[in-house]
Amino acid sequence: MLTVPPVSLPSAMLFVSAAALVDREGRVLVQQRPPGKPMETLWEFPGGKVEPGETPDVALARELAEELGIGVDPSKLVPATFASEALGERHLLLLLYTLREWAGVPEARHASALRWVVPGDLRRLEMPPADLPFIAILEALL
Ligand SMILES: Nc1nc2c([nH]c(=O)n2[C@H]2C[C@H](O)[C@@H](COP(=O)(O)OP(=O)(O)OP(=O)(O)O)O2)c(=O)[nH]1
Repeated sequence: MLTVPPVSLPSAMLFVSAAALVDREGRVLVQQRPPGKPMETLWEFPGGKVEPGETPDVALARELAEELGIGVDPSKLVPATFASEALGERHLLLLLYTLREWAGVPEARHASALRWVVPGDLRRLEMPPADLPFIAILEALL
């Protein structure tokens, strides 16, 4: 008989969508999480939690407007990959999109800093554990 190993179930799921904005030179935008937030100072892709009643792409367009001050058409967000992993008591489902078209110039409205980097150079930055597999995927994709 097939036995399934026991798993400890999370208390809640955390749905987050994030975007790798890609510029004409193939660089991606990362932002530094500000002091006082969990995972402070780590470099992440702009984005945030999907709120009740939102689809992941609509939530991401809202987050990009709030965090970077740019206008995004949700239909221009292209699904790239995802991460699924434990985050304390909860379980994080992190959806990563790529985005090549937006209106305006990104500015750090919530983050400590912004940086444009080629995907290979993301390895030099400290990123949340869930993001680490994204680096090789972006290198292959862009
Ligand atoms: N935006 C973003 N969040 C990430 C990444 N990698 C990663 O593990 N996360 C985690 C960190 C947080 O636990 C969660 C995002 O939550 P958050 O608190 O930053 O989102 P939010 O913008 O909705 O923030 P807030 O309104 O609660 O302040 O996802 C990433 O690349 N980008």
